[in-house]
Amino acid sequence: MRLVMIRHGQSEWNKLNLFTGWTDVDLSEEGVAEARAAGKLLKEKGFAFDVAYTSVLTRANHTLNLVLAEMEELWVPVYKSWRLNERHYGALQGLNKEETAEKYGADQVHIWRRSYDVLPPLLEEDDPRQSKFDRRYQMLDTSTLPSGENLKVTLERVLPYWEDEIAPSLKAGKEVVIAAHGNSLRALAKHLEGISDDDIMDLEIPTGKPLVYELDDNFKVLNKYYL
Ligand SMILES: O=C(O)[C@@H](CO)OP(=O)(O)O
Repeated sequence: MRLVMIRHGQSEWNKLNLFTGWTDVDLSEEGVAEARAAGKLLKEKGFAFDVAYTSVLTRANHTLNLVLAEMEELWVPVYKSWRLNERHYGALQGLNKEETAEKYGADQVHIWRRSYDVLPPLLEEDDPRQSKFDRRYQMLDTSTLPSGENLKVTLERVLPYWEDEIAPSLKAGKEVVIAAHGNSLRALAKHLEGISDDDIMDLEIPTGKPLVYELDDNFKVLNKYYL
């Protein structure tokens, strides 16, 4: 079974070094170019997708569209879920990462960014940035939407989507692409590769680079490489 993961290309807020999370920013010009280059490379290397999965955030949706357009595969069925969203960065969303490190210390910011189970400061209930005010989440039970997530919580909400939707597609022999985010993909990589809570701190997934997993029938990773 072959699975391709792709982190969206550089976003406007990656460029500005801002905590992004569920904030719906689009790709930067460089991000658009990265996504196109990824699609071109996938096509050159003979990849051909049967089904695609992405989040409900524009930067990942846009990346997937650009990849599929380059591959001349815009017809491929695309399924979107909030479960593949970036981890919710709570009240840190919109703050500059460097300025936050100056204010709270680099160690604290590193813990917020990379620890497995420390939550970021949460959004207040009535904060206008709460997802319950966003139309795209209205079909969900809005009381269960996060106000801030660590990687552990992110993995717990990614996993049911993996088990119920993505893994069965792979089992059915489909070639699958997932266009998502730094931390939702780190969560999935942790699960697939059995990475420990400590070691996951060091895993960085670059923007716009297709990451290929070859899996056996029991989802054991046989091979992993970047294109
Ligand atoms: O800001 C974010 O949402 C993420 C991804 O860009 O940042 P981090 O590198 O801290 O996981």
